[in-house]
Amino acid sequence: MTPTDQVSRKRSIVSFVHRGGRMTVGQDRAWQRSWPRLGKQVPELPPGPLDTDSWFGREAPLLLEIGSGMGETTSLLAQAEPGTNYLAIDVYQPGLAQLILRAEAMGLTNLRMLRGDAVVLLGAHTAPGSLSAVRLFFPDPWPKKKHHKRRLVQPDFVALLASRLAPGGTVHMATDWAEYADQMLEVLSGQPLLRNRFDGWAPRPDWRPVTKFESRAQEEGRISRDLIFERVND
Ligand SMILES: C[S@@+](CC[C@H](N)C(=O)[O-])C[C@H]1O[C@@H](n2cnc3c(N)ncnc32)[C@H](O)[C@@H]1O
Repeated sequence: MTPTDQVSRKRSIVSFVHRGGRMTVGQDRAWQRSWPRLGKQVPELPPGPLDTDSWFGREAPLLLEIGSGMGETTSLLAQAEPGTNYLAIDVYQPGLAQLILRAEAMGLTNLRMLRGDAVVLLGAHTAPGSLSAVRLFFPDPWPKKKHHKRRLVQPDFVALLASRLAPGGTVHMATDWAEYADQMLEVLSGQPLLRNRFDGWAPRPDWRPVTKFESRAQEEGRISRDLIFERVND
């Protein structure tokens, strides 16, 4: 059984993976104009690891952001880190189209996008030890107990993710759901290939942009927690 199969067996097959959503006219135009250059569909990738150096046109540390949403944080961080090959993945087409619009407006050259399931990308198209960093900011919290199995952060997913990090590479997660944050801390702490860089929660890095989404959560009394773990040597 492949690592992807192992993770998928635990997660129920949920419709969000095929999430479509209606694009605005502007997003649709951006998609038609720039998706062939900036993006790829995960189900259409050839078997084996994706050759990101060729795609980005240079060799540089490869950073993966899982669940880029509407791309607010993604575009700002890609702009702030021109030395990284910044790869964003999401299943949500209007969000990726919005990210294209942001990337065009900001003139970003170090950003590429994938549409599809991050588990498939990591399991089938990411070489072990190839990622310098993984970011997972505000993943869907699935707050109802009966839906917790749909959460991305589970032991098998974190084992897969850790195996794809280079030694010294980091995984940075953030969530505004206290109980999901506890789950993340427990799962990350239980993965032998990872070491917490901090004693429990990481201080909120000032370079992580405060999005509208996070501001609203704060107003509603949900405080964000960050976790930063590092890949150790085998
Ligand atoms: C709550 S949103 C957060 C978006 C963004 N990170 C932010 O902070 O605003 C979670 C995002 O993760 C995406 N997502 C959920 N499961 C995914 C998966 N298995 N692979 C890729 N993206 C996924 C969703 O489509 C959604 O855009």
